[in-house]
Formats: sequence, C-alpha cells, structure tokens
Amino acid sequence: MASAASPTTLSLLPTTSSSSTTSRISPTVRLPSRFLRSPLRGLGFAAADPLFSAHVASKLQSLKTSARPITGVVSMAKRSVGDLSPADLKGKKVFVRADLNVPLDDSQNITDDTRIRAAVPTIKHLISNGAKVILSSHLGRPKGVTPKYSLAPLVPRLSELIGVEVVKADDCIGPDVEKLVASLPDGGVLLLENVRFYKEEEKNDPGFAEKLASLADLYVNDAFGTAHRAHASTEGVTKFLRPSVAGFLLQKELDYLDGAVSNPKRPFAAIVGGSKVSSKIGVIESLLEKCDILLLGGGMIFTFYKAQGLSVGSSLVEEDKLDLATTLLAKAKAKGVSLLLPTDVVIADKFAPDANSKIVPASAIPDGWMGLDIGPDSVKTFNDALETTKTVIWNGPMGVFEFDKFAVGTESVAKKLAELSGKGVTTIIGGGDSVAAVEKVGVAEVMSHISTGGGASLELLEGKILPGVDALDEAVAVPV
Ligand SMILES: Nc1ncnc2c1ncn2[C@@H]1O[C@H](COP(=O)(O)OP(=O)(O)OP(=O)(O)O)[C@@H](O)[C@H]1O
Ligand SMILES: O=C(O)[C@H](O)COP(=O)(O)O
Repeated sequence: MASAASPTTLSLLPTTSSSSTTSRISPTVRLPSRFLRSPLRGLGFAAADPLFSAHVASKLQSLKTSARPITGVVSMAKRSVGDLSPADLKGKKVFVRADLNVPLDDSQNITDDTRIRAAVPTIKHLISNGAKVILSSHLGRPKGVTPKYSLAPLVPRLSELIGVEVVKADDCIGPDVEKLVASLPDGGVLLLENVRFYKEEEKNDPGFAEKLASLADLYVNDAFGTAHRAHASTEGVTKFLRPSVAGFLLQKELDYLDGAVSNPKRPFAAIVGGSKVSSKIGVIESLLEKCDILLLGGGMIFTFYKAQGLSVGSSLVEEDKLDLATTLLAKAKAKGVSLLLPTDVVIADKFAPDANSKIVPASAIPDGWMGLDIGPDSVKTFNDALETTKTVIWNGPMGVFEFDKFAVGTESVAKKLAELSGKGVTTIIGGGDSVAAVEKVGVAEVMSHISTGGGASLELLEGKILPGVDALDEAVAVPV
C-alpha cells in the first residue's frame, strides 16, 4: 500500500450486492437515456509550460461532440447483417459504410491496418453470400477533393485481406460509378472514393444521401468509428434505403461497449484516465452507475487532489472543476463504488521526455513540479484491486505515455489487463490512447475487445445514442 497520506485514497465500500448479473453478451443492446455530455468549457489550467498547454489543448480540440443529447428511452437493439437470409443477399447490391480512416505515412503507406482488418468479416460474409458490395468510407477531414485523402492506397491491402480483387471508383456518386456498379459481379467489391470529398456528406445533405442510396438495394453500417457522426453515409442514407442493418464490427462494439458494460460479470472495474476531468465527466458519471470499482489516473487526478486540499505543484488542474471533483467523490461514496485515486505519482520538472523526474506521495508534490504518471505504489494498489474483478473497462492513459519515462503506469495497466484476460476476465479497451498503449505493449490480441472508435466509443460509454446506430432497423426481438 502506498505511503501517501490517506486523503488521496478513497477506499469506499464495495458494492457487489447487485448480483443479478450474467456473463452473456447480448447480441442486442438497450441504452438508458440519462446522460448529456457537457460541452468542453473552462479549458484553463494551472501548468505554465507552453508545450504542456499546447499538448493538452490539442487533445481537447480533437474531442468533437456530435452525438445528440437523449430525451426518453431509446432502444439500440439493432437488426444485424447476420439476421439477413442468403436470399436477402444473393445478387443484391449492398452499400456498406465502413470506417477505413487509417493512418498513412508521407509515402501513402498504411501504418496501421486495424480498421481495414476489422471491416473484413462483414465484407466476406456478404460476398460469400453472393452479394455485390459497394464499399464506402471517409479518410481524414478533407476540404473538397484532395488527392492525399484518396482511398486508392487502401486497395491492395483490402484486396489481400478479402481475397477478392477490389475495384476502385474515382468518385462516390454519378454515372461512372453507376456503370461500375452495373458491371459488378455477384461476390464483387467496389470501393467508392472518399465520401468526404463532397461537403454534402458531413452536412448530411438529403439529396446527396439519396444519390448514395440509389446505388444499392440495402444498407449495412459497419463504421463504428464514425457512428457518432450524423453524416449522409452514416445516417442520411437510411432514409432512402431499407433494410438498413448493423455490420458485425458495429454489433461487436455495441455488445462490448454497451452490452457488457451495462450488464457486466461482477465485480466490474472501470479505469478512467486521460488528460482532463472535463472531457471524461460523462464517462465517469455513466460508469459510476454501473461499476463496483473505479480507478482514476492521468492528468485528471490533480483536480481531485486539489479538491481535497492537496498541493499539486504545476500539475494539470482544472480550477473550475474542483467542485465537480468533490461531487464525483461524494457520488461514488453514495453509490458504494470503491473509488481509488493514485497514492503516489511520478513528477517532472518540465513537460518533456528528458525531464528530471522523481516519485513522491500524492500529498507531497513540490512547487514547480508536475505529475506526469502514477507511481509504483499506486500501480500495486490498482493491480490488487483489479485482481478481484470479472469485467474491466479501460479508457484513457494513466500518464503521459508518449514519453517513455512516464509510460510505466499506463503500460502496467495494459500488462495487468492482459494477464487478467488470460484468466477469463472480460477486458474492454475503450478506444483512443488506451488502445495505442495496449498496442505499444503488444498485448492487443489477448484483450476481449479493443474498440476501433475514439470519439464514438467515448460517446457510447457516456450513454449517448449514436446517430449511425439509431438510424438502423430495430432488431426483431429484444432478448431479456
Ligand atoms: N498527468 C498528465 N498530465 C498531462 N497530460 C496527461 C497526463 N496523463 C495523461 N495525459 C495525457 O492525456 C492524453 C490522453 O487523454 P485523452 O483524454 O485524450 O484520453 P483518451 O480518451 O484515451 O484519448 P482520445 O481522446 O485519443 O480518445 C495523452 O496524450 C496523455 O499524454
Ligand atoms: O478516426 C475517427 O475517430 C473516425 O474515423 C471519425 O473521424 P472524424 O473524427 O474525422 O469524424
């Protein structure tokens, strides 16, 4: 146990009494609709280091919010591509929206093909059932037609993984595309050009959506990473094309990030890290309703420390979220959730990979120093707490893992989850930087589920309805 003063550790009563649990992951999903995500406000923080400030600001900038607030209970139990019969698919033109937004280097080589591999099961299922696949995706955030955002570099890898020579269109609508669709054999795959080359895509323009829809007989959305965007190819198209069903990847993401999280094998632990508490309020509040143990790490912990009267040096602090931190601690207590804050931290004298560093109790951060990782005592405490669990979800790194010196806490969590996964614990990695950390440690394969969505996984964990999911056909029956 850590040597730090006790105020930083809130070991509250565990609540494992809600034992009406099941280990089954439902193929269908229902979401309660309580949560609204607050817009990001009050981005000022204490750290004076400009590099530090720029780093955090850029992370926050990328957190675009587009999912709608929810009013009333909305069902996310969706019809899946697996529910369609072979007769529904044979010879049919199927518009498949995937998220093939993969990173490319300066020579247009794919540096991580995870999202392409994740799209393959649905495509293979469709072609093996004799469907004609019209595949659509965005890449990046182009403003108009931009050659460097063409989907052309994806064709060889896609063809290799699917086992079919993929034909590439130079556009995503229009007469030339229609000709290519008409010549597509059963079991063929046509990749449309980047759908965001049209500004109408992100505007969810009905005319554009109708043109996309006119290419096909039915719609499959497998683009989980983009399901939080109400765009023409993710939402608008469903107004003109039925059936509109979920692909296997989308379904799996919902099964884990909502199904397993809402109905977990217990004890259920949530690990939440990342830069700021303001960007994780919705996630923390949502998980507090469901989990037995909540472990907090990352930059947000310093706001909690300060709220408890501790000195935090020049660590990241959101002064306008001190009351919120206090409220969240009280909420955890009221709900009987065992909330653990790190008891020791790795501090640095500047925000840099080569900063001087030392380990101190959380209650003893000197002026001029900033906390950039959780310390070894905290790692041990977290590991002990995780040892008891049957389901764990992780979102957000424990420290500035981009700098090796401050990556130990994050990598330790990744290793622990890999170990637990081997023992049959359901381990879910909720997208974004935690996925990068898991991949860096080389344990991605052993996790129960690694989300392909960043913003989408965050919004789903917050309990929001994702427009790209909401627009799909309801499942015929919702199992209890
Ligand atoms: N103590 C800390 N001080 C400052 N920044 C931190 C600290 N701990 C973690 N971070 C930063 O938090 C960032 C990740 O935060 P974020 O909230 O974006 O997490 P995420 O949800 O996993 O990622 P994403 O937003 O990419 O989905 C990382 O870049 C990391 O360097
Ligand atoms: O990378 C992602 O998170 C998705 O592909 C969505 O991309 P976007 O944030 O540009 O909409």
